[in-house]
Amino acid sequence: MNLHEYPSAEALDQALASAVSEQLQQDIDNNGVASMAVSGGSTPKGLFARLSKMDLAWEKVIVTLVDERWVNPEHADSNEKLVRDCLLQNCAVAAQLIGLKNGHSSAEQGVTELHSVLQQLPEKFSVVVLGMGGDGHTASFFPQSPQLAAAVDMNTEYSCCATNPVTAPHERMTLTLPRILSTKSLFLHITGAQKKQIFEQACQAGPLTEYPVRSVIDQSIVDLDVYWTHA
Ligand SMILES: O=C1O[C@H](COP(=O)(O)O)[C@@H](O)[C@H](O)[C@H]1O
Repeated sequence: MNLHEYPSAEALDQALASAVSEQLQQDIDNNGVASMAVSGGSTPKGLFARLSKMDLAWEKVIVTLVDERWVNPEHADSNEKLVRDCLLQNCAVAAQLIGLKNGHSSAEQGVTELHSVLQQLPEKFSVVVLGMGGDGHTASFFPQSPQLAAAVDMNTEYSCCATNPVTAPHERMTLTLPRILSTKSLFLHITGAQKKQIFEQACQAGPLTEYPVRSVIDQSIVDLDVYWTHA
């Protein structure tokens, strides 16, 4: 694991946007296509604004989400709406978006259809950018969620899993842990002193159910790059 610390959110966003676009560019050059799974919530807004202005062949980039709240894409809490409003702008308007929300009335019912849609993606993402909540969740791997074990099962054949968070609103759809770890670059984006404290606690030995972010810290499949600022 590599820890990259910055004095401000702006400095972090700039550095992370450069690291992400470098990997995307490399995959465009080598394979003619790049793919990226991003998180929602409030943390990535500045990163998305910077990324959207990066000079890349965005028409060759497929963007999807790490997780989604089971609300319509017009809903203020939709992660897809955030990506459309903040990332798929400027140069990045040409990117292709694969959203996680489909027409089923519950995420649980939507899993099979979404799983087959996600099969269109390259086996390995170019980039995955994770966030972390103040309760130590990442993606939609929530503490106390009855579906946490299924979502982090490294033997699952599914790319996605429906979860019910106890500590947050809305039923969720999340990429499963093996799908998330199938990436060339894995970034964890953390802002604020309180989240840093949770992250440091999560780095100590303890159960995954306490801080599900441990699922990406305690693994040796892909190097984790943590981008952090106290601001
Ligand atoms: O609900 C979610 O929360 C986390 C963290 O969000 P933030 O608002 O604290 O940045 C996010 O990574 C995840 O994608 C989202 O669905």
